[in-house]
Amino acid sequence: MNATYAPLRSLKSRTLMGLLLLGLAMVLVLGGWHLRRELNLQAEQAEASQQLLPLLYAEPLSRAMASSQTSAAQRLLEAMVSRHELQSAELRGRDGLRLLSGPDALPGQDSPHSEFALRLPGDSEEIGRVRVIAPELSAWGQLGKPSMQHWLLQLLALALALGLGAAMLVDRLLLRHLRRMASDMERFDPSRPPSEFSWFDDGLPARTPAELQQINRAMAHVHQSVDQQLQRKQREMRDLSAQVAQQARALHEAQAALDIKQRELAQLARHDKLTGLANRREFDDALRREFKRAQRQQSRLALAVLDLDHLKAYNELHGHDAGDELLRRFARLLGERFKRDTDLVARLGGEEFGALLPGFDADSAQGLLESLREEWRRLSLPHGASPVDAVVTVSIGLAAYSPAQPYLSPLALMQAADEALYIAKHAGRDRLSLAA
Ligand SMILES: Nc1nc2c(ncn2[C@@H]2O[C@H](COP(=O)(O)OP(=O)(O)OP(=O)(O)O)[C@@H](O)[C@H]2O)c(=O)[nH]1
Repeated sequence: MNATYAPLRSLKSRTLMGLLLLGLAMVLVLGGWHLRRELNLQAEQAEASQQLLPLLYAEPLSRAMASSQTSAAQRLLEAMVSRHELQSAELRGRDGLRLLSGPDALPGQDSPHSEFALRLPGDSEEIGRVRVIAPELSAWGQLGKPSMQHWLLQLLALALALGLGAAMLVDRLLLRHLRRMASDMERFDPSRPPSEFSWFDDGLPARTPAELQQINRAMAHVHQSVDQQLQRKQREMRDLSAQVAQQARALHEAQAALDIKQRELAQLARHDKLTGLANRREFDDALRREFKRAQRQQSRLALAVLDLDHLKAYNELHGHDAGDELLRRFARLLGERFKRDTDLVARLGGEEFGALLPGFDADSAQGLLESLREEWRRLSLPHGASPVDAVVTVSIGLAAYSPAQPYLSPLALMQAADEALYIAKHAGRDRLSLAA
């Protein structure tokens, strides 16, 4: 059982209790010693007093007996008992007289007593004998005396005062520092600086006991090394966080660059670099999609293939860069003329372009494309090798899907437009040919 009586858990209460018990033990020892001394003293006094009795009383008692003054002898006997604090006294005369002072029944012959003989002066004959019983000397009787009680109370008070004084001294010199250190250890927090605790350099008063100062130094050492480790870890954490933030920024930038590249790639994958129009791949996908829709919805879909005339000769005459610019210029015109959400114009390759016009039948598409062709020619872009007014022209092949003329596949529609273009080229260029 480790349970300790609650009020005695603290060092302070234990010290106080220890000092109190020590005081009580001191009272008992000193009291016992004093009692014994008193008893010895009284025994000596009683003995001395009894030795005086024959000298003081033998003669007066003998005279009183000789003159048969019994009452005077009785008074003398009582005076002797009371003055010398005897327990009792008995006078026995040779003639059978018996006087008694004190309790009626005297203790037997074996009890501690003293006797002296009564003789008349000048006569050796004994006329009687006095037996004296001394007062019983007991420790209990001594304790009952007010002087003894007073002395004991004083001793007790002194012991208590000394105990309390010693407890306060111990508390001031030792326990106070221990309490302070204990409270600091209880709220010890390595993230707080050592200066907030008693083990900081100036934390303890100079008069603190050396052993406590040693514990203090040990705690300060522990705290400082924990503090240093903590600060090192915090620095490492900060560095790590900065590195992570830097990496995150770099990652973010790389991700943004990647997104741009991906968008560029997607653009490149589906658009022509020179003109910015959709490329062949995008055009083919749109053609498949729109062809299925036209089939499903029984709607119309016009497809035109547009091919600049004599570009090879233009390049040779005006330079490849000028040829590029011509292609870009024609792409812009296409974009401007076909700008419905559903229209799609694309560069199919080289000098060949495509226009996908959902909802258009052959006639309406033909009208639009004819006006485009004429506008292109009216731009009068010089072409030194062109047989048509020495300006740049374009040939167009047109095919249109409709419920009345249902092509079987997107490929078939495309081939029809290509064939129509072929016919336009061979018919002299700068014209539109409609697939049969
Ligand atoms: N400048 C330039 N020329 C290109 C480009 N792509 C193709 N060409 C040229 O276009 C010319 C096409 O030549 P051909 O197929 O003979 O056609 P054409 O000379 O236009 O004659 P027709 O189409 O029969 O009227 C070639 O000389 C190609 O080099 C391009 O991106 N830029």
